[in-house]
Amino acid sequence: MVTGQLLRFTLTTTLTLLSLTMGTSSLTNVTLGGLFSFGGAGTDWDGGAILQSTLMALQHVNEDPTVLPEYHLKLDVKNSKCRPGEGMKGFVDLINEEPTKLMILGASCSVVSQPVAETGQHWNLVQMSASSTSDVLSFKERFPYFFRTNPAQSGLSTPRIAIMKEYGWTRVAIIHESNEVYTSAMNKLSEELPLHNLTLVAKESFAAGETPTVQLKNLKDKDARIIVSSAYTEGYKRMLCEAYHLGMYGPRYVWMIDSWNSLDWWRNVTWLGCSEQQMYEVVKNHVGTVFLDLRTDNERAVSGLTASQYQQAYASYTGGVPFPGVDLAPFGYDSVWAVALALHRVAESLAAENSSIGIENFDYDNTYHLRERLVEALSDLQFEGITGSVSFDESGNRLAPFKIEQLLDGVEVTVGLYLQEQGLQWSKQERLKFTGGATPIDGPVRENVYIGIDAVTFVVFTVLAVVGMGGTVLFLVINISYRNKRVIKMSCPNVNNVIAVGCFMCYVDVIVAGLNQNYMSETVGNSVCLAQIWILPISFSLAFGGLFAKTWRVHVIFSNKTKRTKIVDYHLFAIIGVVVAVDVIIISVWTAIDPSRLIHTTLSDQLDKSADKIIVRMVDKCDSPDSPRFLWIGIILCWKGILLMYGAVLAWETRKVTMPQLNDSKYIAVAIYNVAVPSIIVAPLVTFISSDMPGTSYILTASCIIFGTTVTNCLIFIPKVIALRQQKNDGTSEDQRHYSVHNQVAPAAAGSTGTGSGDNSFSKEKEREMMELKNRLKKKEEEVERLKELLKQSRHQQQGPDG
Ligand SMILES: NCCCC(=O)O
Repeated sequence: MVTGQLLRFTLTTTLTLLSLTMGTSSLTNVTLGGLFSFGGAGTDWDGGAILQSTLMALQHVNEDPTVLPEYHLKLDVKNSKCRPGEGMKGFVDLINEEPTKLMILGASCSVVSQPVAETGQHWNLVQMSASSTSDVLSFKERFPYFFRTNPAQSGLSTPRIAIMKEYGWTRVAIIHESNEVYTSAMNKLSEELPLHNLTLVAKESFAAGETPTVQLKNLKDKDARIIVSSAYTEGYKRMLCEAYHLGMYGPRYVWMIDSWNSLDWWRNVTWLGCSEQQMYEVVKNHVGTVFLDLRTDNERAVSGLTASQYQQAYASYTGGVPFPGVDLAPFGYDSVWAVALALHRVAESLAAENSSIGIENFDYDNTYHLRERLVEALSDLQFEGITGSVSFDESGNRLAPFKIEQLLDGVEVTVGLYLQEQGLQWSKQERLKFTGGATPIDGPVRENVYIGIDAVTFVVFTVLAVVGMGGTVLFLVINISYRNKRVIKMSCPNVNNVIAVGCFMCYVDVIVAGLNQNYMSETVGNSVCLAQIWILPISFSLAFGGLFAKTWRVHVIFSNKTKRTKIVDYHLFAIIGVVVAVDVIIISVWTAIDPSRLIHTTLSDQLDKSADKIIVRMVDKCDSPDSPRFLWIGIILCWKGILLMYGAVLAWETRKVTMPQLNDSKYIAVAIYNVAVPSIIVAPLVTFISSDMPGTSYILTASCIIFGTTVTNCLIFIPKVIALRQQKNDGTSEDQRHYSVHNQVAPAAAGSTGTGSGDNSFSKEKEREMMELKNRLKKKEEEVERLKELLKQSRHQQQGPDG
């Protein structure tokens, strides 16, 4: 290897000197300054091939009688070693040494081109690079006299993204050397990724000369498998050797690299602690991208060569020595032609003006304004080069096709192209080759596990709900069938019907709320969400509203005992109607503003390393995402809470009342407590319970609904069923049965008045009797009080004044 480098260096130097001494006396010598990185050891990136193609181009230009016929182009070369310090030293030497340099060719690396272009403008030097890719060099305000024949670094993102899409990779990571060249391009790539639905799992950078151990560990921790990287050769060596030590190689990993490094750049890294074999384990089958360097047609370039003739000429010029950076060498060839053609234009324009000035009169003070002429000539230039059609846009970028390269069996092979119009074009059917044969995946397979209500729970509650629904229908049928029997008639059978319908709907809600929305289409799921927010509040209002209305009636009659209070079914229905109407208003506004709909929510990710899987816990739940959390449910809960509490207060106040007008008032009170207490406990609990516990939430809600509904049903209807049965069995009168069943105090006249006069006249008469008795009792009590007072006074008189 050392011999090879020596050979290359000797050949390079010889050719350079040859070119320097090739001037002929009849021609005017004009000299360009050259900053190239070559020679292997001590360079961060070796572009020896570019220097060779540049020297060959100089030879071709000088041999061409149509280009700069009066001049002989010479080149003074300095080795910038792809290092800013070396590059600036070379630049200072170039301007300090005679002769004056007309222009600068190079530098090979952006890290050198940038300071040179920024400095060189103060010497009015126009610069032309063939391998400086930094996007930053496109800023014309900062680098007004900089041109390049190669495209910009960020262009490499296009084929990379195309490859990711082709292989279905969506998780990618970036690691790059931290200089303006790579930072700028990788920042652009990270902005582009989301536009293509690609996720950047990590982005790391490292300084030149640093081994990126921590950065690579971070990529490994994030389980990045598809890694886009950019670095100079030494950076690549450090990074990939460390990747070997961290086990980041093999069939799971794809390393995407900038493949314009020297041939076999990955060998010879023992100084970094990696054997050649170890390094090969990492770099084999890498996916390299680089600009397509040779035109694909058979057109002749301005030099008269076709692409294949160029290759033959190059091989002959270099004697078959494999100089590094050969992928970019044709850009070097075109850069010389670009400069020569621009100088030719300026020389011609000066001649056309009969100017006594020639291009050889250029000086660093720009005395004859030749710099402006050169910049203009380059900006307007358009010619057919070996790399394709060459012209410079405002930012100095060229749109180029790209090559996809892989290291296969130790040799870098072009496996495909990325063409602007056609996209990816593979050389072979199998496209890319991967270590291990199989296409790597971009990370652990994501397995969505839907957290929902388990089937057993749903079946249990559905069975309970169905039984409840059956019972409710039975009660409803009995209530309607026997509505003329006193025991039913006395308890507002119409309101009982409403209660039964409400109970039935509550059971329906238990089933609807338990439906597994994870397996539903979006439309069905959204409909179920809407059904849920409508069914439960309204069914609750029907059932509880019925109980509430009955309790309210007891309370009104009880609190107005001195007055006659006439409350009929119409009043009770009005109350239920108001309760339901409030629900309808709230839910309609809710549905209109931000309807409840199916929302897919990711709860957590858990990596199962052994199975190479990420278990993603998901839940599909009904929500109104555009409203503040709990807003609508909070409004409904507040409204129901107020109703429940008011109902509970009424029930408490009327707990001892026994009224023939409402023979089931005691049961209603118990039913209200059975609904109110669990609802007040469970509703807030369920509302605030973590959304990752839909099963628990469902069990609590469904239990509460089934319990409250069943208790209500039983308390309202079972006593009536029992009374009806007993009545049938022993043949007792309806009045006697009624009072015995309900343990109520039978009115004194019940036996004598019979039932023939009808409910209303009977009730009115009993009420009148009761009032009369109470008035008499009150008068007697007042009489007793009066007598007590008289007795007290007579005792006092008997004892006399001195006691
Ligand atoms: N010279 C190789 C590409 C990177 C750069 O612009 O320096």
